[in-house]
Amino acid sequence: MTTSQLTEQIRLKKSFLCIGLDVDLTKIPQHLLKEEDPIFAFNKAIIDATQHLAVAYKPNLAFYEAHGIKGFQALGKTIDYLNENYPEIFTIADAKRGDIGNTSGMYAKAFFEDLKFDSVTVAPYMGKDSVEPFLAYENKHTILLALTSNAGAYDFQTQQVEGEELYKKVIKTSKEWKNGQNLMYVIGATKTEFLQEIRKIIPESFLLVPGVGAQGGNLKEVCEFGMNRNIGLLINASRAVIYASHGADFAEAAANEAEKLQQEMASFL
Ligand SMILES: O=c1ccn([C@@H]2O[C@H](COP(=O)(O)O)[C@@H](O)[C@H]2O)c(=O)[nH]1
Repeated sequence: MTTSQLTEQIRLKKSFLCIGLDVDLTKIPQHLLKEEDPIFAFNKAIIDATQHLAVAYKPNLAFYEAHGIKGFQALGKTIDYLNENYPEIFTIADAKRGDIGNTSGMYAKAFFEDLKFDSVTVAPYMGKDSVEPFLAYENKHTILLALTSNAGAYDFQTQQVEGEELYKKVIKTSKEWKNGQNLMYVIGATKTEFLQEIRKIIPESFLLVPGVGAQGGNLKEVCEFGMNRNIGLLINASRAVIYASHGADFAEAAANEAEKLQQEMASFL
Protein backbone atom coordinates (compact mmCIF):
# COMPACT_ATOMS: atom_id res chain seq x y z
CA MET A 1 0.00 0.00 0.00
CA THR A 2 1.29 3.50 -0.80
CA THR A 3 1.18 6.35 1.72
CA SER A 4 -1.27 8.23 -0.52
CA GLN A 5 -3.63 5.22 -0.44
CA LEU A 6 -3.28 5.24 3.36
CA THR A 7 -4.09 8.95 3.54
CA GLU A 8 -7.10 8.33 1.28
CA GLN A 9 -8.39 5.70 3.72
CA ILE A 10 -7.81 8.06 6.65
CA ARG A 11 -9.89 10.77 4.97
CA LEU A 12 -12.60 8.27 3.98
CA LYS A 13 -12.97 6.77 7.45
CA LYS A 14 -12.16 10.00 9.30
CA SER A 15 -9.83 7.90 11.38
CA PHE A 16 -6.13 7.34 11.81
CA LEU A 17 -6.66 4.65 14.41
CA CYS A 18 -4.42 1.62 14.49
CA ILE A 19 -5.66 -1.22 16.67
CA GLY A 20 -3.02 -3.35 18.34
CA LEU A 21 -3.75 -7.07 18.25
CA ASP A 22 -1.76 -8.00 21.36
CA VAL A 23 -3.63 -11.16 22.28
CA ASP A 24 -3.09 -12.40 25.83
CA LEU A 25 -4.93 -15.67 26.52
CA THR A 26 -5.38 -14.71 30.18
CA LYS A 27 -7.32 -11.59 29.15
CA ILE A 28 -9.60 -12.82 26.37
CA PRO A 29 -13.12 -14.05 27.15
CA GLN A 30 -12.85 -17.56 28.58
CA HIS A 31 -15.44 -19.07 26.22
CA LEU A 32 -13.01 -18.50 23.31
CA LEU A 33 -10.50 -20.88 24.86
CA LYS A 34 -12.73 -23.73 23.65
CA GLU A 35 -12.13 -22.69 20.03
CA GLU A 36 -9.58 -24.59 17.96
CA ASP A 37 -7.55 -21.37 17.53
CA PRO A 38 -8.56 -18.95 20.32
CA ILE A 39 -6.11 -16.24 19.20
CA PHE A 40 -7.45 -16.14 15.66
CA ALA A 41 -11.08 -16.38 16.86
CA PHE A 42 -10.47 -13.35 19.10
CA ASN A 43 -8.70 -11.36 16.36
CA LYS A 44 -11.37 -12.15 13.76
CA ALA A 45 -14.15 -10.95 16.07
CA ILE A 46 -12.24 -7.75 16.97
CA ILE A 47 -11.38 -7.01 13.33
CA ASP A 48 -14.94 -7.60 12.07
CA ALA A 49 -16.36 -5.35 14.80
CA THR A 50 -13.87 -2.48 14.36
CA GLN A 51 -12.70 -2.49 10.71
CA HIS A 52 -14.92 0.48 9.78
CA LEU A 53 -13.32 2.57 12.55
CA ALA A 54 -9.63 1.75 12.04
CA VAL A 55 -7.22 2.17 9.14
CA ALA A 56 -4.52 -0.14 10.48
CA TYR A 57 -3.98 -3.21 12.65
CA LYS A 58 -0.75 -3.97 14.46
CA PRO A 59 -0.15 -7.45 15.83
CA ASN A 60 2.85 -7.40 18.15
CA LEU A 61 4.93 -10.50 17.39
CA ALA A 62 5.72 -11.20 21.05
CA PHE A 63 2.11 -12.18 21.71
CA TYR A 64 2.27 -14.80 18.94
CA GLU A 65 5.82 -16.06 19.37
CA ALA A 66 4.97 -16.76 23.02
CA HIS A 67 2.82 -19.68 21.77
CA GLY A 68 5.35 -21.20 19.37
CA ILE A 69 4.01 -22.83 16.21
CA LYS A 70 0.37 -22.32 17.25
CA GLY A 71 1.00 -18.60 17.78
CA PHE A 72 2.73 -18.29 14.43
CA GLN A 73 -0.19 -20.05 12.72
CA ALA A 74 -2.62 -17.65 14.40
CA LEU A 75 -0.56 -14.71 13.15
CA GLY A 76 -0.57 -16.13 9.62
CA LYS A 77 -4.33 -16.63 9.72
CA THR A 78 -4.84 -13.10 11.06
CA ILE A 79 -2.80 -11.37 8.34
CA ASP A 80 -4.39 -13.57 5.63
CA TYR A 81 -7.84 -12.71 6.98
CA LEU A 82 -7.06 -8.99 6.87
CA ASN A 83 -5.53 -9.12 3.38
CA GLU A 84 -8.37 -11.21 1.93
CA ASN A 85 -11.31 -9.44 3.56
CA TYR A 86 -10.07 -5.89 4.16
CA PRO A 87 -7.27 -5.24 1.63
CA GLU A 88 -7.65 -1.47 2.13
CA ILE A 89 -6.40 -1.78 5.70
CA PHE A 90 -2.74 -1.05 6.47
CA THR A 91 -0.98 -3.83 8.35
CA ILE A 92 1.96 -3.50 10.72
CA ALA A 93 4.10 -6.35 12.04
CA ASP A 94 5.37 -4.93 15.31
CA ALA A 95 8.48 -7.09 15.39
CA LYS A 96 11.26 -4.57 16.15
CA ARG A 97 13.75 -6.46 13.97
CA GLY A 98 17.19 -5.47 12.60
CA ASP A 99 20.43 -7.44 12.23
CA ILE A 100 23.43 -7.69 9.89
CA GLY A 101 22.38 -7.16 6.28
CA ASN A 102 21.87 -10.73 5.09
CA THR A 103 19.88 -11.60 8.23
CA SER A 104 17.73 -8.46 7.91
CA GLY A 105 17.09 -9.56 4.33
CA MET A 106 15.53 -12.76 5.67
CA TYR A 107 13.40 -10.82 8.17
CA ALA A 108 12.22 -8.56 5.36
CA LYS A 109 11.37 -11.58 3.19
CA ALA A 110 9.42 -13.16 6.06
CA PHE A 111 7.28 -10.11 6.81
CA PHE A 112 6.86 -8.65 3.32
CA GLU A 113 6.88 -11.67 0.98
CA ASP A 114 5.64 -14.60 3.07
CA LEU A 115 3.31 -12.94 5.55
CA LYS A 116 2.52 -10.00 3.22
CA PHE A 117 2.46 -7.26 5.84
CA ASP A 118 2.51 -3.67 4.56
CA SER A 119 5.09 -2.66 7.15
CA VAL A 120 7.36 -3.84 9.92
CA THR A 121 8.91 -2.08 12.91
CA VAL A 122 12.71 -2.07 12.90
CA ALA A 123 15.31 -1.05 15.49
CA PRO A 124 17.91 1.43 14.15
CA TYR A 125 20.72 0.45 16.51
CA MET A 126 22.72 -1.65 14.00
CA GLY A 127 22.66 1.11 11.41
CA LYS A 128 22.20 1.56 7.68
CA ASP A 129 23.10 -1.94 6.40
CA SER A 130 20.68 -3.48 8.92
CA VAL A 131 17.75 -1.37 7.70
CA GLU A 132 18.31 -1.09 3.94
CA PRO A 133 17.18 -4.68 3.16
CA PHE A 134 13.73 -3.67 4.48
CA LEU A 135 13.76 -0.38 2.56
CA ALA A 136 14.45 -2.17 -0.73
CA TYR A 137 10.81 -3.34 -0.95
CA GLU A 138 8.66 -1.02 -3.07
CA ASN A 139 5.38 0.06 -1.47
CA LYS A 140 6.35 -1.60 1.81
CA HIS A 141 7.18 0.49 4.85
CA THR A 142 9.90 0.28 7.45
CA ILE A 143 8.85 1.84 10.73
CA LEU A 144 11.99 2.83 12.58
CA LEU A 145 12.03 3.15 16.37
CA ALA A 146 12.92 6.79 17.01
CA LEU A 147 11.52 7.96 20.35
CA THR A 148 9.64 5.18 22.07
CA SER A 149 6.77 5.50 24.56
CA ASN A 150 8.43 3.75 27.51
CA ALA A 151 10.37 5.32 30.39
CA GLY A 152 13.57 3.63 29.17
CA ALA A 153 13.49 5.90 26.10
CA TYR A 154 15.38 8.44 28.25
CA ASP A 155 18.24 5.97 28.88
CA PHE A 156 19.66 6.33 25.36
CA GLN A 157 17.29 7.96 22.88
CA THR A 158 17.30 11.45 24.41
CA GLN A 159 20.99 11.40 25.37
CA GLN A 160 23.26 13.89 23.61
CA VAL A 161 25.56 12.44 20.98
CA GLU A 162 27.86 14.93 19.23
CA GLY A 163 25.66 17.84 20.29
CA GLU A 164 22.22 16.42 19.57
CA GLU A 165 19.83 13.86 20.98
CA LEU A 166 20.36 10.34 19.69
CA TYR A 167 16.76 10.02 18.44
CA LYS A 168 17.28 13.13 16.26
CA LYS A 169 20.47 11.66 14.85
CA VAL A 170 18.55 8.45 14.04
CA ILE A 171 15.87 10.38 12.17
CA LYS A 172 18.23 12.78 10.35
CA THR A 173 20.65 10.03 9.30
CA SER A 174 18.07 7.45 8.28
CA LYS A 175 16.05 9.78 6.08
CA GLU A 176 19.08 10.08 3.79
CA TRP A 177 19.40 6.31 3.31
CA LYS A 178 18.62 4.67 -0.05
CA ASN A 179 14.82 4.33 -0.41
CA GLY A 180 14.40 6.52 2.69
CA GLN A 181 10.98 7.47 1.30
CA ASN A 182 9.83 4.05 2.59
CA LEU A 183 10.48 5.03 6.20
CA MET A 184 7.98 5.83 8.90
CA TYR A 185 8.94 6.47 12.53
CA VAL A 186 7.73 5.29 15.95
CA ILE A 187 7.20 8.21 18.30
CA GLY A 188 5.50 7.47 21.64
CA ALA A 189 2.27 9.26 22.52
CA THR A 190 3.83 9.88 25.92
CA LYS A 191 6.50 12.08 24.32
CA THR A 192 4.36 14.81 22.74
CA GLU A 193 6.68 17.60 23.94
CA PHE A 194 9.18 16.42 21.29
CA LEU A 195 6.75 16.37 18.36
CA GLN A 196 7.24 19.93 17.11
CA GLU A 197 11.00 19.43 16.88
CA ILE A 198 10.49 16.08 15.17
CA ARG A 199 8.16 17.60 12.59
CA LYS A 200 10.84 20.18 11.73
CA ILE A 201 13.12 17.29 10.69
CA ILE A 202 10.52 15.05 9.01
CA PRO A 203 7.52 17.22 8.05
CA GLU A 204 6.16 14.70 5.55
CA SER A 205 6.78 11.29 7.15
CA PHE A 206 4.13 9.09 8.71
CA LEU A 207 4.51 8.57 12.45
CA LEU A 208 3.29 5.45 14.23
CA VAL A 209 2.30 6.68 17.67
CA PRO A 210 1.73 4.01 20.33
CA GLY A 211 0.94 4.78 23.95
CA VAL A 212 -2.62 6.11 23.89
CA GLY A 213 -4.95 4.40 26.36
CA ALA A 214 -3.20 2.01 28.75
CA GLN A 215 0.06 4.04 28.78
CA GLY A 216 -1.72 7.36 29.30
CA GLY A 217 -0.53 9.14 26.13
CA ASN A 218 -2.39 12.27 25.07
CA LEU A 219 -4.28 11.94 21.77
CA LYS A 220 -5.15 15.64 21.58
CA GLU A 221 -1.51 16.72 21.92
CA VAL A 222 -0.38 14.10 19.38
CA CYS A 223 -2.85 15.58 16.87
CA GLU A 224 -2.01 19.20 17.68
CA PHE A 225 1.75 18.80 17.36
CA GLY A 226 2.15 15.74 15.13
CA MET A 227 -0.37 16.10 12.30
CA ASN A 228 0.85 17.22 8.87
CA ARG A 229 -0.92 18.19 5.64
CA ASN A 230 -1.46 14.49 4.78
CA ILE A 231 -2.43 13.70 8.39
CA GLY A 232 0.80 11.71 8.75
CA LEU A 233 -0.28 9.90 11.91
CA LEU A 234 -1.25 6.38 12.85
CA ILE A 235 -2.22 6.37 16.51
CA ASN A 236 -2.17 2.94 18.09
CA ALA A 237 -4.23 1.66 20.99
CA SER A 238 -4.05 -2.01 21.94
CA ARG A 239 -5.24 -2.96 25.45
CA ALA A 240 -7.64 -0.02 25.81
CA VAL A 241 -9.59 -1.25 22.79
CA ILE A 242 -9.28 -5.03 22.68
CA TYR A 243 -9.81 -5.61 26.41
CA ALA A 244 -12.62 -3.09 26.89
CA SER A 245 -14.66 -6.07 28.10
CA HIS A 246 -13.64 -9.56 29.15
CA GLY A 247 -17.15 -10.89 28.66
CA ALA A 248 -19.26 -12.20 25.78
CA ASP A 249 -19.72 -8.58 24.58
CA PHE A 250 -15.95 -8.10 24.05
CA ALA A 251 -16.15 -7.28 20.33
CA GLU A 252 -18.99 -4.78 20.79
CA ALA A 253 -17.13 -3.16 23.71
CA ALA A 254 -13.97 -2.93 21.57
CA ALA A 255 -15.99 -1.23 18.82
CA ASN A 256 -17.37 1.27 21.35
CA GLU A 257 -13.86 2.17 22.55
CA ALA A 258 -12.59 2.35 18.97
CA GLU A 259 -15.48 4.64 18.06
CA LYS A 260 -14.64 7.03 20.92
CA LEU A 261 -11.07 7.31 19.62
CA GLN A 262 -12.26 7.63 16.01
CA GLN A 263 -14.67 10.41 16.95
CA GLU A 264 -11.93 12.32 18.73
CA MET A 265 -9.67 11.86 15.69
CA ALA A 266 -12.44 13.03 13.34
CA SER A 267 -12.64 16.28 15.30
CA PHE A 268 -9.07 17.07 14.21
CA LEU A 269 -9.64 16.39 10.49
O1 LIG B 1 7.42 2.90 21.69
C1 LIG B 1 6.67 1.92 21.60
C2 LIG B 1 6.78 1.00 20.58
C3 LIG B 1 5.87 -0.02 20.52
N1 LIG B 1 4.89 -0.16 21.45
C4 LIG B 1 3.94 -1.27 21.29
O2 LIG B 1 2.63 -0.72 21.02
C5 LIG B 1 1.65 -1.44 21.73
C6 LIG B 1 1.02 -0.55 22.78
O3 LIG B 1 0.06 -1.27 23.52
P1 LIG B 1 -0.98 -0.58 24.55
O4 LIG B 1 -1.72 -1.73 25.11
O5 LIG B 1 -1.84 0.35 23.77
O6 LIG B 1 -0.17 0.13 25.56
C7 LIG B 1 2.36 -2.66 22.29
O7 LIG B 1 2.34 -3.68 21.32
C8 LIG B 1 3.77 -2.18 22.49
O8 LIG B 1 4.72 -3.22 22.48
C9 LIG B 1 4.80 0.75 22.46
O9 LIG B 1 3.92 0.68 23.33
N2 LIG B 1 5.69 1.78 22.50
